[in-house]
Amino acid sequence: MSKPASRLPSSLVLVGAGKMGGAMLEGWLAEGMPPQGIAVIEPRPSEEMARLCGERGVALNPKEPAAPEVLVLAIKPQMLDEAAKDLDALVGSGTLLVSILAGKTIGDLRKRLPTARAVVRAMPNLPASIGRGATGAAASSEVTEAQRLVADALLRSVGAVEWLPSESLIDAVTAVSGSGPAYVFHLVECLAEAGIAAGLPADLSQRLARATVAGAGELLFRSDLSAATLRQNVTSPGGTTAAGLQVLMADPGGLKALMRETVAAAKKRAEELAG
Ligand SMILES: NC(=O)C1=CN([C@@H]2O[C@H](COP(=O)(O)OP(=O)(O)OC[C@H]3O[C@@H](n4cnc5c(N)ncnc54)[C@H](OP(=O)(O)O)[C@@H]3O)[C@@H](O)[C@H]2O)C=CC1
Ligand SMILES: O=C(O)[C@@H]1CCC=N1
Repeated sequence: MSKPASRLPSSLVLVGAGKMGGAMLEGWLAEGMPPQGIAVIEPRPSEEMARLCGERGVALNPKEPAAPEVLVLAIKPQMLDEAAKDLDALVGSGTLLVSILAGKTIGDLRKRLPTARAVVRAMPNLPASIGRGATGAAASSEVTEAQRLVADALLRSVGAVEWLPSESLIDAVTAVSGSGPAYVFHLVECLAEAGIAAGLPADLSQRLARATVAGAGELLFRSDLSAATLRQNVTSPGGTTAAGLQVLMADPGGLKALMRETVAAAKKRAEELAG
């Protein structure tokens, strides 16, 4: 028997078209998913979302978008109880539920949407909005290989996908790659402030910090070299980088310990959002 092929679904309902839902929708459309197969449920759509749906022919808040092949949940975890009241009616026995909600476990989702059997819990990140996301995903035992490939195609349309051997890893994934872009953006803020303290005009320092992190990220993306090797390539013996890194890499008190605490705090918060 031939293996099932990776493919986008023929019908999909997206619940929550905010930052992440909107980014995924754009990715699916860019991948060529037929807009008439997509319905969006979003009580207060942004003007941009309403325009996108109107222009592309995606149904926005249709009356009866029942039993799609895939239902994607992209609301805030805190909204789940409120939203779930109306959602189980949309789910068919063959519907694959894909959730990107931080913290909410497959068990939590099943409790709210008891008709859903096959569930994929995924954690993408904001660079999905430019097709450069990183997603970790785990599937419940009811998910067939064909359904897993459909979820893979949906998630891969906005970036790289890592299938996890166990759902138990997903809170750590959330803390590293889900929240990670915010740590990097904060690094830009800190580098710019440090530049101002070192005497640069504010706007120049901000431009330099932003371009530096963007360029370093692009280099990481394009290069086969490890982050450690790339770091060493910047660091001339006895030079300026070595002097700076001596502070940043101090043990104790350096970035390593701070990052460990940062990730631990984010993971703990993901665990608290369960239930
Ligand atoms: N932002 C990120 O970087 C990432 C977020 N996530 C996860 O993605 C999910 C969405 O996050 P994000 O996109 O940032 O949040 P947003 O607030 O941007 O999007 C959520 C959207 O859902 C809408 N909404 C609220 N209630 C309902 C409902 N009952 N039915 C349908 N839609 C509803 C909200 O409308 P309104 O605002 O009017 O209430 C909003 O537009 C979260 O669970 C988060 O954990 C995962 C990875 C990365
Ligand atoms: O901050 C949050 O809870 C979500 C999940 C990962 C990124 N944003």
